[in-house]
Amino acid sequence: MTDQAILSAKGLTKRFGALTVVEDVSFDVGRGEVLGILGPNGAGKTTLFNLISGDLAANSGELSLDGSPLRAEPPFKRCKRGIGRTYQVPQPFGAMTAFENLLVPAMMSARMSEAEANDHCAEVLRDCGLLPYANTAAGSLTLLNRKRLELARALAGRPKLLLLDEIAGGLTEAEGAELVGLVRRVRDQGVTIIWIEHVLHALMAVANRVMVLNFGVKIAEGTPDAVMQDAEVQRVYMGIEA
Ligand SMILES: Nc1ncnc2c1ncn2[C@@H]1O[C@H](COP(=O)(O)OP(=O)(O)OP(=O)(O)O)[C@@H](O)[C@H]1O
Repeated sequence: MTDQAILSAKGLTKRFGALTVVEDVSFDVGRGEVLGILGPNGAGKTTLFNLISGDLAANSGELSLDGSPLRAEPPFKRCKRGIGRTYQVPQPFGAMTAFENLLVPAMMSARMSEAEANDHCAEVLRDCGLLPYANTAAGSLTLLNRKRLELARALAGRPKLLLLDEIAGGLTEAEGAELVGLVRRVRDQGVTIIWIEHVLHALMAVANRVMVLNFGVKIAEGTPDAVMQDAEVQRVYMGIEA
């Protein structure tokens, strides 16, 4: 795994004052994998994403992408190196149209020409079911469409590593199934994905490996089936006592 790892984390630790929210977490993500991340509320999952994207600095530990260190690089450089992410609370440029929202990462992060970016962004909007809203201001989209736009913005930057933070919450069954199909298509294009998700059936339909955090500590890692059968995971995440 380590030889082929696109992302490697060793001993990552993040503290807020006296509270340690990510504690000595190490893991590798293989190229082309979909790694699911599970854990109760407050387990440190989003904080872990913030450390990978550079939104937060780790107190200690190492991170590397394609074998070269990430820790000293600011978020925009990590984008340029191929890390894309969504945020739990969608953060579009509200006054810009959906299409313009995609042009920003396509041209700034993926450094596409205007012509290339136009084609690419139209394709991403179509894939994400947003083509009818291409010229709608992002701020006036419904919550569901803002969630779709969040994913579309991450894809517009043509990431090689995509961090998805709870994109399936609040969707109907049909919308969830559509989303799973979309995530699979993205994976099939060769994008490596780390996906934090509480909607278990959506995550389990795509993830080939799962890591579980509890109070910032990694408590399990393995195939989805093995992890769901782990007694500690059942206790802390599903409230099932042996
Ligand atoms: N900027 C911050 N300052 C202080 N504490 C923070 C900050 N960000 C997160 N925390 C705390 O860190 C802990 C982990 O939060 P985090 O958002 O990473 O958890 P999570 O596993 O993503 O939870 P959820 O499933 O609810 O999204 C929580 O106790 C949270 O209150």
